[in-house]
Amino acid sequence: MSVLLKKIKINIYSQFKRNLSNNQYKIRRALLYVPGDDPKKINKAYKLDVDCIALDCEDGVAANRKEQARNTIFEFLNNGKPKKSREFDWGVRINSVKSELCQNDLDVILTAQNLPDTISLPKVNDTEELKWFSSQLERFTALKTKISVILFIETAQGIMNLKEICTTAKKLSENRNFEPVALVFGGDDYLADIGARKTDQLTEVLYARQKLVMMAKAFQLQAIDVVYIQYKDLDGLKQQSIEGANMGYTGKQVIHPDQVPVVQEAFLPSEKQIKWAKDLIEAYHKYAASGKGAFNFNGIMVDSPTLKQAENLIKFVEVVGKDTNQ
Ligand SMILES: CC(C)(COP(=O)(O)OP(=O)(O)OC[C@H]1O[C@@H](n2cnc3c(N)ncnc32)[C@H](O)[C@@H]1OP(=O)(O)O)[C@@H](O)C(=O)NCCC(=O)NCCSC(=O)C[C@](C)(O)C(=O)O
Ligand SMILES: [Mg+2]
Repeated sequence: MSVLLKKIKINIYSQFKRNLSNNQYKIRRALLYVPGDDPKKINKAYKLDVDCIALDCEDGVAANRKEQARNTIFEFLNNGKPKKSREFDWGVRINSVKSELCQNDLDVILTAQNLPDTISLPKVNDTEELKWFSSQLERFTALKTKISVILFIETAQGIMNLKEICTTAKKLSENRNFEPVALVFGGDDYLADIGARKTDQLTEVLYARQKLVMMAKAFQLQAIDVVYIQYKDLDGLKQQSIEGANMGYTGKQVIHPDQVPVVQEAFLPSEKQIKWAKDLIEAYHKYAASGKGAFNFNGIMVDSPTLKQAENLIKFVEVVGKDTNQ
């Protein structure tokens, strides 16, 4: 961790401690998919410094390998969460409700000796699917603690029904054994669903990409951005990651080990941004004490929305520092 980051951690920690402890924020900058039928890749993923792993039963696994995938994941779950130098999210992506594989996946995954931290539920279209999923979870009465759930929105129906999906997820979680923690934008499936043609700028999915991040924030969920499938092009990945971070996304899906450090770095604010935020917060409180709500800060007008942006940035740095020792 840099000297500046350490200093900020000491100065700002107490200020935000209350907010952070309320929702047990877990950092999810890179969400790495690992095909569930491939033990070699799972072992490799266990050795990586990655925020979030999703052992995959869904699209990373061929249709004739589904059973192999869930049985392999079952064995890895039974062996326990691997020890790493820092906390990470140990998750499983099951198949969608509509696929009719979902129940079989849950029957296997949720009867393992150790449960994953998180279940990723792909292709959520409407609240009925969510209710069905929730009732399936209820069958596992051994679930003593709430399991975290990541909801994938990757169809036109899902984007259209997003507000109702988030409302229902929050409502159901009040007295059920799961907790929605994030929304994922499944850009590739969404493109296919609406019959769009993919461009480098992703203008064809801009509305959905923005709607998802807006809705995530409205419901205090993390927002996880599209996957970058040109996995050998790390410059392009960096550019798209920064774009997602600028839009308000808190993380990005990845498919290859080489993508992990690029994405995790891109979702960290730069030292320049951290200094800007720290100076702005100090200046804001100085001006506020003298009765000024808006003031000139290095040539720009600053008032309370800008303060909130600076506070968001510092809060994020604080959480990253706590979870990753960076
Ligand atoms: C792209 C592929 C085929 C290139 O596979 P490769 O074997 O040619 O790669 P490599 O460069 O040779 O691999 C180097 C090393 O990394 C390992 N490795 C490689 N990948 C992984 C991985 N993911 N996790 C852990 N380890 C991995 C690999 O085993 C090898 O290990 P080694 O050096 O020890 O021999 C391969 O990386 C892969 O299978 N990735 C995962 C693909 C996947 O899960 N796709 C589905 C998720 S995206 C999605 O669902 C869409 C979305 C969101 O739903 C929507 O937008 O709609
Ligand atoms: Mg998908």
